[in-house]
Amino acid sequence: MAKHWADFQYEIYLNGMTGAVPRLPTDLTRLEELAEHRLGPGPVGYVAGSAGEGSTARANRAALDRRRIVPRMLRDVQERDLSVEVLGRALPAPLALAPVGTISIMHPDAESAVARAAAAHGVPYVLSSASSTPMEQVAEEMGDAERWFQLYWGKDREVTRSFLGRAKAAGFTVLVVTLDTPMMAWRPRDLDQAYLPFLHGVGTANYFTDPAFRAGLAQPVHEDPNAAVRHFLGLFGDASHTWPDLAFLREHWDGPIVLKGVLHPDDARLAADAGMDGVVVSNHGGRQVAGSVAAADALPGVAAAVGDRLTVLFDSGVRTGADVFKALALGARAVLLGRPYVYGLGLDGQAGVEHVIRCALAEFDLTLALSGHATPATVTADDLTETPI
Ligand SMILES: Cc1cc2nc3c(=O)[nH]c(=O)nc-3n(C[C@H](O)[C@H](O)[C@H](O)COP(=O)(O)O)c2cc1C
Ligand SMILES: O=C(O)C(=O)c1ccccc1
Repeated sequence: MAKHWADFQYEIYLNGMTGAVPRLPTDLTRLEELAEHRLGPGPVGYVAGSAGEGSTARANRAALDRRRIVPRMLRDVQERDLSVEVLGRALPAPLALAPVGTISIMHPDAESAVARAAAAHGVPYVLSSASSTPMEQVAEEMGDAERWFQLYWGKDREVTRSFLGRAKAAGFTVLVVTLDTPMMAWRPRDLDQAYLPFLHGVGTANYFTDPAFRAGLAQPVHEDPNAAVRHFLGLFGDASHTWPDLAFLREHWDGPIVLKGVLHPDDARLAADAGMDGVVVSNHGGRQVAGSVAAADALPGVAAAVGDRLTVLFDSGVRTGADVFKALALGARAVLLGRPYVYGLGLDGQAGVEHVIRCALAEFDLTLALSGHATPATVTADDLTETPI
């Protein structure tokens, strides 16, 4: 019998025979509370926090919760294959780890631990531009495992060009360009604590190691780190970009490009017209536009508009295997998992991230099987019903 992700369930019960229970909860929605309890208020506040009064983050969860799976019976789900092709890459399951910046605030092993955990399970890791570890080091941790690079498309073209060249050379295959964060939104939880990791130089590793970035500094980084941070803050985001500017990225990246943060079907069409390969339907985990549409509510419209032209990915609110299933049913090809793995990292380093990946995929495998599917390919809108709230 083929190995299934669901086998993690038996592994846990078997380990229990010797008295061992999992070090972290297997209900991944419980990680946030545990992290709040065990880790400092600044870092957890930064990760858990969102824009405004938090209604967008809550709406993300509600939009998934409102959709309910309608399981089908007697459809031979004994042997299952969760693998999917995404942007020409063969993935073991429709899951990747979302780009999350500044994660050394959660654990000193930071991106290295996440990279090793992702590589151990063949799950792609989307490395943030605002990584606390240089991209080359992350690449080294991953060997030939699948890795994608997330670009914060800032003001300095030379830095952007340099990042793309470095990412390519380091074996990152897909470029994920985040459009929804040319500036940080109003985030009361961080504002109330006056907590912003970059001001302490966290999340600047790709920049501080970059020749084009350094060329813009009057003094070397180590001689005047504050000036380097100020320079970083000055060029990090650029709110003046428009659709035609994507030609620059298309010209300097010869692999797939995915635009992250697309919620309107017309923006998805513009992405296709601009020669992009995919979109991530995302509201940045509710961290940007307070009051914005829930990502899962935007997903079907985007999938209907461009599903035949672009690869549609999804994030914002995914916490369980059932959520992964629902996102596929709403039109996503694969999902990005965000906060849960960051809490896993904070609570137990690499092992914590592996725990989160294995729980999410075991639960997805079981949800798929128990709903009557042996592969993600057969999941459609017909598998869901919507209950009013
Ligand atoms: C602490 C934190 C940092 C993030 N940093 C980035 C980033 O550097 N680049 C990016 O594109 N998205 C970033 N995101 C957004 C995630 O990629 C993803 O869209 C979001 O976490 C999805 O929401 P969820 O975690 O609630 O499911 C960040 C999210 C969090 C929570
Ligand atoms: O905090 C975020 O949501 C985010 O996207 C970000 C941006 C820059 C650096 C680190 C994280």
